[in-house]
Amino acid sequence: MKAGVIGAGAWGTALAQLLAADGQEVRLWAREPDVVDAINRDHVNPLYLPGVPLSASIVSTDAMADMADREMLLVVSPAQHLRSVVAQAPAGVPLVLCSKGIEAGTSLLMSEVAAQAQPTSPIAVLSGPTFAAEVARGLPTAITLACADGDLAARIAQRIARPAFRPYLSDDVIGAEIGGAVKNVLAIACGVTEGAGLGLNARAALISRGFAEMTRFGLARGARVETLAGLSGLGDLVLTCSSTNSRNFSLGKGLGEGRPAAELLANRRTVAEGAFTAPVLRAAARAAGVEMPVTEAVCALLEDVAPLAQVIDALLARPLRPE
Ligand SMILES: NC(=O)C1=CN([C@@H]2O[C@H](COP(=O)(O)OP(=O)(O)OC[C@H]3O[C@@H](n4cnc5c(N)ncnc54)[C@H](O)[C@@H]3O)[C@@H](O)[C@H]2O)C=CC1
Ligand SMILES: O=C(CO)COP(=O)(O)O
Repeated sequence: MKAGVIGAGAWGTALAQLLAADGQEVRLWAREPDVVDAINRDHVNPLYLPGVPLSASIVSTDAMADMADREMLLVVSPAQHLRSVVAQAPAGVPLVLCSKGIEAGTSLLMSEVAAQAQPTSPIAVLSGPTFAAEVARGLPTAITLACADGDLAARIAQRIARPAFRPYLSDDVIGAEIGGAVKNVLAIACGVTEGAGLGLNARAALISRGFAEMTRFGLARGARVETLAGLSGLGDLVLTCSSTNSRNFSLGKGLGEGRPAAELLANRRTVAEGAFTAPVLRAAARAAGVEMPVTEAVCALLEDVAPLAQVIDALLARPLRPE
């Protein structure tokens, strides 16, 4: 399948590098002319994936018309911009959605947004524990590829699989998306434990209780529990809650150190999706009658409505309950 990648941030660039590993041409759409030039001239993306020499088979463009002959398009924009970039994409081409989030204003998952923006395009979701820099370096990685159409999933899997990049197939598109969206919010909470020096017990508690939240929300939206317990859910939760290589964890660490959210979020070039997903997730959970106390706590910190100590105390003081 002739492949195109829409979005040349860290993850889009790493995925283009992966797809180009067998020498096939990969088209990479970037918004920034500087990024297009650097990739085509020097085979690097210093803005978003510095230090990684890129394959000469990657051809970058800022013209969406150059994607017209592609047989599959990986969409790797920030979640809040997915609707606008998908609307510009050629119609009818299979879309592999790689963004992690929930759309503000509509509470729609990315597959639902893409279905509205390009109603004739088949949709798959690629999501899992995948730090871009590690994938770009060829380090071993496994990921969930979810698609309702098993034949299409198999063809996409053949195209993206590499000796060190292993897709696992699923037909639970919603489940794969919910894991990726919710884990970003929980990673902020785990970062807070690091920044505030709350210890590793607290982080493990947040991962476990956060996973319970993810599961409750996912089941309410029709996800399957085994998807949530797989690579795109628990797998990505564990990765993103473990290190400052995660932008979401780092944001939480800053909050835990007492820095205001507005300062941490101002003038960011790279995206910390959890900051956008958290309020949308809270609203969707409340509307569905699903309790998500960790998500509520993250929102309180992002909105700066209560001091850190009070937010932590409130979480710990919740009524005792069965696990
Ligand atoms: N970086 C990673 O390791 C991974 C990222 N993802 C997901 O991939 C998505 C993209 O993230 P990254 O590649 O890390 O981005 P990034 O943080 O490296 O770069 C920001 C991206 O946002 C784009 N952008 C900024 N304003 C825009 C606008 N108005 N319209 C369209 N695009 C705009 C920039 O062109 C750039 O491509 C996110 O949803 C993220 O959660 C998923 C897996 C791994
Ligand atoms: O989604 C990711 C890894 O799977 C990247 O996480 P961050 O966006 O928090 O850096």
